[in-house]
Amino acid sequence: MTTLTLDNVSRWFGNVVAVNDVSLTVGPGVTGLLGPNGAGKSTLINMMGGFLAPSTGTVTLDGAVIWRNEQVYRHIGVVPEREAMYDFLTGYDFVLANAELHGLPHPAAAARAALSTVEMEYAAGRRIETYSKGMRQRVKMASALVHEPAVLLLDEPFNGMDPRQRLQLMELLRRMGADGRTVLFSSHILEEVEQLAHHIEVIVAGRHAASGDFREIRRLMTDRPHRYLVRSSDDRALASALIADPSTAGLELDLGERALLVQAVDFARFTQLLPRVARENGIRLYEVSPSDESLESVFSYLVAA
Ligand SMILES: Nc1ncnc2c1ncn2[C@@H]1O[C@H](COP(=O)(O)OP(=O)(O)OP(=O)(O)O)[C@@H](O)[C@H]1O
Repeated sequence: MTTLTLDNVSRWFGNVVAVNDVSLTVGPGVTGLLGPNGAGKSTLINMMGGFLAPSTGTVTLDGAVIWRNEQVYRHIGVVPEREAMYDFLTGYDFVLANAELHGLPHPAAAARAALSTVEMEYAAGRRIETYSKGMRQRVKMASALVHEPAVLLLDEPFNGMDPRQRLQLMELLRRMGADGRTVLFSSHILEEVEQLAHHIEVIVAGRHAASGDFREIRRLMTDRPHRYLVRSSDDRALASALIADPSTAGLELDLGERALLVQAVDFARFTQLLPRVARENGIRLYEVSPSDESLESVFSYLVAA
């Protein structure tokens, strides 16, 4: 079982619409679920993992409805974002408990194998309260993997990891994706998703905003209108020279800031135009800085597109 399908899925909590009419399909390999904080990623993962019922729409695995379907739960592993664990247990006991919960025929062997997959055998006998953040993350992984699920869902798995732990986890997820498992992880960091995911789904404000490989998502992000703040020796002259070109969609003189705010619709053309126009008109450029590079503004553009 490997293909997760969401059909017109919404989920609300009282008046808050956390997920708004999302339809998407996630197949084998590594998929990144990208979106700013509060976009609805955890809610989506909880619905895919069978922890939460959709308010409307259906979430299925190879056609079988996930919610309250024990048969399907056997094929899914979830690594939640929250930190809380049973700290007084050893790593081994924690993983073993999940093996027993799944009714595995050889729970002890399964727990040991899962701990070895995440390279945690060496600390398996220690209590979780003595673990670092990265070790906790790995034990959560082992627990999610103990029944060898075909689908692995991870909520912000790289949060709080150091670079070495990050690389190790990326390697492990890559391997699982290459083995033909369906691996989906959420993140609010584009670079993280780009490095690992062969496919990206973008969620913003509960809505499905974009879908594609990292090149397509990058292109969507760089093709959007860019806003720049420009300071020069003659902002007025620069403004009148720039506005004549179709790559410039809007200009605003900010007298207080003593700067020019430029909206560029053709990113590549504008970056060549600006220095040329300045040179031809004898204007000196003191500062050119993007004024809307926050991830949030990139995301809002994608939603509006
Ligand atoms: N149990 C709940 N009760 C009320 N509101 C909720 C509940 N769970 C989520 N929400 C709301 O739904 C929206 C989406 O939350 P969600 O946790 O799914 O987003 P997220 O993309 O995972 O964000 P983050 O990365 O910050 O966890 C938010 O506005 C959140 O406050």
